[in-house]
Amino acid sequence: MSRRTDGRDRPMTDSPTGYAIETDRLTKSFGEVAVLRGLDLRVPAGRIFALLGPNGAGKTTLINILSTLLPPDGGRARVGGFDVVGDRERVKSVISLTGQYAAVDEILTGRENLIMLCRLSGLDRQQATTRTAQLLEQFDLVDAAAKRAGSYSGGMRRRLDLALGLIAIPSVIFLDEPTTGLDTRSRQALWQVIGSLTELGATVFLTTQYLEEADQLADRIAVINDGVLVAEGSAHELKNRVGTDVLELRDADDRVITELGTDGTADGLQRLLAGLTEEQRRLRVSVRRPSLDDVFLHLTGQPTDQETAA
Ligand SMILES: Nc1ncnc2c1ncn2[C@@H]1O[C@H](COP(=O)(O)OP(=O)(O)OP(=O)(O)O)[C@@H](O)[C@H]1O
Repeated sequence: MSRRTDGRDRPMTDSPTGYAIETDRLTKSFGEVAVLRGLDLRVPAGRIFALLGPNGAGKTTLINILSTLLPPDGGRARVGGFDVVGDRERVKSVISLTGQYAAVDEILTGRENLIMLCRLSGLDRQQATTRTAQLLEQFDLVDAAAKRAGSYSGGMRRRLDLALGLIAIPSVIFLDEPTTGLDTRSRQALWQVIGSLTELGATVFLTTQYLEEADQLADRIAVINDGVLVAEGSAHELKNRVGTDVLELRDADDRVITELGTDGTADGLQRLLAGLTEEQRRLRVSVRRPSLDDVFLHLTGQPTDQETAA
């Protein structure tokens, strides 16, 4: 990989195979617990890729292996064309793992944080000023630039953290649950920023517990369960795999009381409606396409955290 450090060049994300990330029968256990059990994954370069899976499926373990923080037990993994074990230093030079490599200094302002890390990354004063201005603009931090980072809200802090991780424009950006704990508005602001990262040529690999996040952001989505890949595709492709539409019955307060699978044809609906109880027939009826929540349930046999909470 070659890259200028003045922040204007686009990184070369492609490995010889065209994938930014490739794993081949990857395994990892903690004691008796086999977390990854032969995981095969291909992540195309320059795209946003979301990894979904139930709690404990091994998502963080996979990110830790791909970002060289944890060695795998078996199999292979390549990031930016480099082997995570044999070429560890080169992998580290092409990735950004926000929240780990870039520490926000609370005493400094947002601008000072960025300038400092730019200088530590080898940019001269003029380059550091230019790159800082670009990042403040890109991450919607211009108004907050002169305020101490310690006074930032959760969303602003997350954006500053992300900006600090992108000073050198990495090839592959790992985001482990980037918007967990943020309110809806901050989450949407961060989605805009994440959505723009591929414009720089980077590949974004994110895990999320919000299926809406994957639906909105990701070009490709992989679902892992029990340490193996159970599905991979665009949101549209995954929804089609569920195979059925969903008939919803709602009460007067618009709460969903019952969901029933249907082929969506007039005949199918007629059969379904004929089988409703007296009580169900008083409810409001609508038909929708499957959501990613339905996909998740279909593939893993478990509802999402959000659905469980609801
Ligand atoms: N260092 C460790 N030592 C022992 N067990 C571990 C370690 N790290 C993770 N595990 C176990 O490995 C399994 C997978 O954990 P991991 O954090 O990768 O899952 P996850 O998919 O990221 O889950 P979540 O969505 O809850 O964050 C869990 O059962 C976890 O308890």
